[in-house]
Amino acid sequence: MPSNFPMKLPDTAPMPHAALAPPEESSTMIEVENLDFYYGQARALHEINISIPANKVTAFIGPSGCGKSTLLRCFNRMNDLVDIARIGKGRVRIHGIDIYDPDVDVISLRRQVGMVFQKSNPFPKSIYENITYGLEIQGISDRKRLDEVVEKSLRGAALWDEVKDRLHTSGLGLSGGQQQRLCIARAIAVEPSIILMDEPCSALDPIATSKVEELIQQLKGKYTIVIVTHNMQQAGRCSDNTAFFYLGKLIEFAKTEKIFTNPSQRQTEDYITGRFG
Ligand SMILES: Nc1ncnc2c1ncn2[C@@H]1O[C@H](COP(=O)(O)OP(=O)(O)OP(=O)(O)O)[C@@H](O)[C@H]1O
Repeated sequence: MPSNFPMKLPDTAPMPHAALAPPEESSTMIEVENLDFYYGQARALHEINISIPANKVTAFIGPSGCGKSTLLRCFNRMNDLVDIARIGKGRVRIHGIDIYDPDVDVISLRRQVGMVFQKSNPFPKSIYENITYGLEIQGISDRKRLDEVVEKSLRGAALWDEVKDRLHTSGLGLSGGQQQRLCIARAIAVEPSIILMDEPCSALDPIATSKVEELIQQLKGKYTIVIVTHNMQQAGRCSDNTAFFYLGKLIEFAKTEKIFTNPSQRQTEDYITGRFG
């Protein structure tokens, strides 16, 4: 077991046990095994088994309170920040490494597993500084290198053309959709392997939403993306695989097309056809 979470994850991972995975997927990035999760006495996740493939978009869907965000936050240990939160049993492995092992460096982990939230949260700093912040914390101060990362990250987040002439103005001066893309640029600046997105478009208008969705399409292949969404159309448009959760349980995980056209479980069908939720 490494004393630090590795800075760069390899591209593929073995599957040491049979977890619920969509067929024909060979490489696993995130593997959850028999995970129970509690807030105080209340069990929020029940025996979750899922293998999330590398370099694909995986959508988490399900009615409010079913545990989607809780599971997402287990992947970069954001739940550590909640006093009453705890794992009851089970494992979360990222590229085969148990990320709850006491030897894992949580800061390194969060650098590898970036997160974009429901409400965009740029720092009250310039566009440029929003991107360079994470690098400066790593001790990178070379101006030329920082300039390169800023341009590359903003291009990667499909924002460069809109902001290249105002890099030193406040990130808070951007529109809501631009701010969300700035947050995505900030996430990719530190070169994560995984990007977690918790309802990233719920505060955006349809045009800004479609830009972020296009961006998600462009980013996949390079990053493993897990997106929580309440928007069925968005899950259908953006994701390769979809996991449906209900009352803290993973009901079904399959190719998105199958979930939306021919789900195996009655509860999945009832949810996607709008019978509940
Ligand atoms: N910080 C917390 N303290 C106590 N209980 C919590 C906390 N966060 C979530 N829960 C509870 O855990 C359960 C799962 O919540 P979670 O936010 O993961 O669901 P969700 O599917 O993401 O919901 P939504 O779609 O409404 O965001 C819910 O019963 C919720 O009330």
